Amino acid sequence: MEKKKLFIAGHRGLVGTATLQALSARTDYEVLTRTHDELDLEDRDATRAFFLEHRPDHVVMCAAKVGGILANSNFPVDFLHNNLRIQLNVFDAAHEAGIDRMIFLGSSCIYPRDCPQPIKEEYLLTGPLEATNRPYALAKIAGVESCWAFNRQYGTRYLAVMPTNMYGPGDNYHPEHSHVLPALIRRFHEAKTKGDPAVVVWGSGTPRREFMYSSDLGEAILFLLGLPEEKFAELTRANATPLINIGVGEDVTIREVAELVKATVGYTGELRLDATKPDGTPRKLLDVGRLASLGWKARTPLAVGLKNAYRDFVERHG
Ligand SMILES: NC(=O)C1=CN([C@@H]2O[C@H](COP(=O)(O)OP(=O)(O)OC[C@H]3O[C@@H](n4cnc5c(N)ncnc54)[C@H](OP(=O)(O)O)[C@@H]3O)[C@@H](O)[C@H]2O)C=CC1
Ligand SMILES: C[C@H]1O[C@H](OP(=O)(O)OP(=O)(O)OC[C@H]2O[C@@H](n3cnc4c(=O)[nH]c(N)nc43)[C@H](O)[C@@H]2O)[C@@H](O)[C@@H](O)C1=O
Repeated sequence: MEKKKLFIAGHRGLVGTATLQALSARTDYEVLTRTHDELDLEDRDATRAFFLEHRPDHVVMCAAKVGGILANSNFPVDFLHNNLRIQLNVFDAAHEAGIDRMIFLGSSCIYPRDCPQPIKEEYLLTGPLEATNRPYALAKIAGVESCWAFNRQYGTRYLAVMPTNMYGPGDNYHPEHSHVLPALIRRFHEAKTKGDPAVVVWGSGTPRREFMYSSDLGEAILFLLGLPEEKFAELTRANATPLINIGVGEDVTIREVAELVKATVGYTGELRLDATKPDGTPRKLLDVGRLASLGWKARTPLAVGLKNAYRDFVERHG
């Protein structure tokens, strides 16, 4: 069987690493990767030249400017403009190079802040966005629209997937700019190591989040990419938004997840909430019915994924 050429953009990030890992047992793909230093996807000419030279069959688009609630608030220009530039360059170059299937990674923050729960794909653009990540969400919504526009105008098969909040090996553990789980893993670990009496958790502790282990997302991406022709064509047909949620179907409060991280790390001090920090969206639980109907379901329980993530943190940074 002839191998398909698959370009994973952003292969060293959390999601790209998991996608590569899921691919490790596969022999039907020749995988193409470039680090940010080797190929800056904000560079239009370099991106075009790369696609025209290598002409991948499939693309998984994980490269993006990504960060937690505070990074999104502090760097709105970067989250909007860097992402828009990367997306414009990749979509245009992919189309010019005639790639067959593309999976574009969006995020659950594209949905309105006060959506009915769980959030169905059709709720997109039915209400105002959450202020703390509006620039990033707008860039991602533009990416969804690019998938659809190319499918309508040129008959391409570009699919936008909307994962919930992710965590796992190789995460960004920056103390302020990361997402909540890697931030708390670091903070509880450092407090345990130093013997600090208390650990601060941002916000009121009441927002709810749905957390998915990154290797599950890597598998979901490959599952979708490998769907039979008629199913992939149905998801990317011209008369419907080519959008599918990826999640686990249940959520927890930030306080609950902080308690779970505390127990996983083995920290015995106090947990303090800092209400001066933003809460962000009150709740964003995805409806994963569309993905389930195709035959895919997440399998890593939060407690198991957190143990693995903590082990990874200790190996890399402990
Ligand atoms: N993490 C999460 O909780 C969620 C993530 N997503 C989405 O999944 C995708 C991947 O996220 P995640 O893996 O967490 O992000 P990471 O920050 O872990 O990784 C992003 C990757 O993109 C690369 N990159 C960034 N800018 C450029 C550029 N200009 N040119 C080339 N490469 C670039 C980075 O390369 P380098 O490391 O070399 O800088 C890195 O490999 C994103 O689209 C994100 O929106 C969606 C929902 C939740
Ligand atoms: C994936 C998703 O990620 C971001 O949105 P978010 O879901 O709000 O993500 P977050 O992980 O940063 O916060 C979740 C909750 O957790 C609370 N929280 C407590 N303590 C810490 C803490 O120490 N760090 C962080 N970051 N949050 C903390 C925090 O106050 C908030 O209530 C956007 O990038 C968005 O665009 C996006 O797509």
